[in-house]
Amino acid sequence: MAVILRDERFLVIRRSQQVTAPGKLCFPGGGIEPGETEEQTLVREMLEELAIAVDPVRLLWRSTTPWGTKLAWWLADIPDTMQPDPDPAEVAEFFWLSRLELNDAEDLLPSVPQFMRAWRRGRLSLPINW
Ligand SMILES: Nc1nc2c([nH]c(=O)n2[C@H]2C[C@H](O)[C@@H](COP(=O)(O)OP(=O)(O)OP(=O)(O)O)O2)c(=O)[nH]1
Repeated sequence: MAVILRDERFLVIRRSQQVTAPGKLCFPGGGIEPGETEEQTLVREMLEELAIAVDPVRLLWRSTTPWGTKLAWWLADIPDTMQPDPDPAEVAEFFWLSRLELNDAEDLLPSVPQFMRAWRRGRLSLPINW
């Protein structure tokens, strides 16, 4: 998953109706393909989903979903002027949400509140304060 911050807001997507967990809000990201590093996956998925060129910065955290999918949470940078252009097959819309907006959002994949909780408890650090 890519954790992308701009002006203390998180880049969050609404999943399209054509993918698993349709309509849910989550961080952009996707599955690793054979032979890829996690950084390469991050760069490819952000180009595919949002047409943005990201620069992976560092691994923030790892978690596992109740259905056994392993998630790697990467901090990533994008150029200041770059605007996401979603592929509607994968991403219905995107938002820049503040920490509080993200906390209060409905329709989140359960991994997102877990990530926020880990941040609040100091299990991972971000370039902004809780
Ligand atoms: N993108 C994304 N996926 C998440 C998050 N939290 C979470 O549990 N997931 C799960 C849902 C899926 O099981 C898996 C990634 O799904 P995906 O649908 O985005 O990836 P993908 O394009 O490679 O599709 P798939 O074939 O792996 O389902 O991770 C999150 O914040 N963002």
